[in-house]
Amino acid sequence: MADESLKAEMLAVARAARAASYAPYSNYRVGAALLGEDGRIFGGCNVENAAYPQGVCAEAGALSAMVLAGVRKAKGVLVVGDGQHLITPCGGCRQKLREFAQPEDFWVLAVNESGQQQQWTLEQLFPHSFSPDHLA
Ligand SMILES: O=c1ccn([C@H]2C[C@H](O)[C@@H](CO)O2)c(=O)[nH]1
Ligand SMILES: [Zn+2]
Repeated sequence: MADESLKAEMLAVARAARAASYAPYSNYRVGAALLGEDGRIFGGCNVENAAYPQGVCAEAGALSAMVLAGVRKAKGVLVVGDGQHLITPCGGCRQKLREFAQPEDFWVLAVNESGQQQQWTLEQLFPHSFSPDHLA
């Protein structure tokens, strides 16, 4: 797990990302901060759409930013939802994260408005996953 100063930095990135969220339909803002294997932090926010299913989750935006930067492995993600909720990545995002993660090592940290936290590994949230290994 990340040390406290890295966690604080990631929390700031995730909160800033959430502030940029475009969520006029659900009014549910989400911010994510993804830690690349090189130590860089990539932010993402949810971006909704009038054609509802075309909306994109915060985690997916952070993954796109990481891949665009040329990084192909991630170590963990910090997610901030609205208010007091401690939220975890949706099912689709768990699969998307799995592509660039080692599930036993990859951590998912949920933080709420009050700073309360809960942490899991991706393996705990998404066991027995389908992965690139199956196609090798
Ligand atoms: O982990 C999550 C859960 C939900 N959302 C977004 C999708 C939608 O825009 C809004 C409500 O579901 O929150 C995320 O970005 N990440
Ligand atoms: Zn999602």
